[in-house]
Amino acid sequence: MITMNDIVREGHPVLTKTAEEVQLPANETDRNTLMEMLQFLKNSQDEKVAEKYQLRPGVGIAAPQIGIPKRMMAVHFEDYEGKQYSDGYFNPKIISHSVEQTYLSTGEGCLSVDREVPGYVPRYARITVKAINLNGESIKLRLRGYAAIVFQHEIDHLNGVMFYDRINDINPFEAPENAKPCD
Ligand SMILES: CNC(=O)c1cccc(C)c1Nc1nc(N2CCN(c3ccccc3Cl)CC2)nc(N2CSC[C@H]2C(=O)NC)n1
Ligand code: NI
Repeated sequence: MITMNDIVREGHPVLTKTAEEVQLPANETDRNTLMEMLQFLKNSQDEKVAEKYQLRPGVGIAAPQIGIPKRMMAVHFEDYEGKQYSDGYFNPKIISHSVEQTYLSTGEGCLSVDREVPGYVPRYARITVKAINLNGESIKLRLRGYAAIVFQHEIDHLNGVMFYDRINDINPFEAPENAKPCD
């Protein structure tokens, strides 16, 4: 099982590299890894399991965060409209996005960052993502709000981008251009 010991922290070069495409159809090893990443998120949100194994709660995780430079990510959360997202994805790609931006008014946290980095993280308000899911199906997701933010945060990890790279250095709490907060 994945625990916090497996989570790579900022400063490790794997977090600032571009991850490699996964060879499809995914082999046993990559499928097992992605299933373990999804299970980690579920465990991290289960009070008892998280307490027992001292897991930090997360709603998304990308393979580079466990030291694997492959384009794989998993999500497990319910958005503000109660829509559930719980799956693993191979080679996710943002194929289109809105001009309009959004951000979490509370800022973002990251399992690989053991400190608070205050500030708004500008994200596209709406994105369309193509990926192969854990069942091997080619899927297209149209995402907005919290779901769009989570997917962009995790896809950034596949491109070596950390959330704080996007915070305005001069004024971290300056509302980004044509952006509305998502929460
Ligand atoms: C600095 N202020 C903040 O972090 C921050 C502060 C307040 C609110 C938000 C909303 C913030 N922001 C933020 N909160 C989250 N969680 C909220 C709590 N939750 C959770 C916690 C407990 C049980 C179950 C669950 Cl579900 C886990 C997820 N997650 C992310 N991110 C950024 S996108 C990827 C995602 C991620 O999984 N990070 C580890 N950001
Ligand atoms: Ni992160």
